[in-house]
Amino acid sequence: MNTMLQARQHADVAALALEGTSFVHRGQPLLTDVSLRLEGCRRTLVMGPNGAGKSLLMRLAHGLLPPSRGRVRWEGAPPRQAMVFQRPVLLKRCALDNLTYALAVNGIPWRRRRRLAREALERFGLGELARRPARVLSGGEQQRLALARAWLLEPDMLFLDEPTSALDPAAIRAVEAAVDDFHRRGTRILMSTHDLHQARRLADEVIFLCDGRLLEQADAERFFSAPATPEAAAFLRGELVG
Ligand SMILES: Nc1ncnc2c1ncn2[C@@H]1O[C@H](COP(=O)(O)OP(=O)(O)OP(=O)(O)O)[C@@H](O)[C@H]1O
Repeated sequence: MNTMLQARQHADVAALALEGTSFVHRGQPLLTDVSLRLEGCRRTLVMGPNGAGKSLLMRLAHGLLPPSRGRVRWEGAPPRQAMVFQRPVLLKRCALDNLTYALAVNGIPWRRRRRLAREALERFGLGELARRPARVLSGGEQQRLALARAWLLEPDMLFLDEPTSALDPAAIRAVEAAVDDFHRRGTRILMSTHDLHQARRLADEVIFLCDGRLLEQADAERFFSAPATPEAAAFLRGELVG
């Protein structure tokens, strides 16, 4: 599907750099001096124990929160981005209208909106549910609708914040298949998860956070076979960390 955009070279998508990025809330450091770089169209999985700062990192990287110190910088033109949350934010409208609205906001002529939205619903297995109010859809259906909306926006970079944590195994598989589809289309992925098996299935690269600090950014194979820090090793063994 080539919807709204001219052909783009995802390979040319600007790298994203976090440079000495910190986030402090009421005097409490929640993220401390995080520096990392995301490039190419890799799937980077953000891991770490509860409260490590995974969601904060995603929000800072996506520009939803300003850092207290340091900076978040695109090395070139900021690309088209989308974010999918654990609990999707959907309009009080039917599934189809949630998609046509997103297309309208992005300047797609009304004649094309309905067709594109229908195609996306079919693609994500929601064709039958087009007229159902989005907010009564099940958790898995809502997540697929959020992914369908992101799909229509053809992002160069997709942020997914624990998108499967409330889903059953079939719904998890559907989300992972969608992530694969985005990846095949050339979208860079930054996704947080608690699920080690999922991270092993999806990751090209892992970012490991603990207590608001970046402890590792490593190729997935290396991270899983030989974690460089005792915290990551303990986390992979399923021990309490942080
Ligand atoms: N906008 C905010 N303002 C103040 N504190 C925040 C904000 N967002 C997160 N926090 C706090 O920052 C810490 C890290 O939260 P975050 O949600 O990033 O962790 P996480 O690694 O995603 O955790 P989990 O695995 O439990 O989802 C927590 O103590 C949380 O209460």
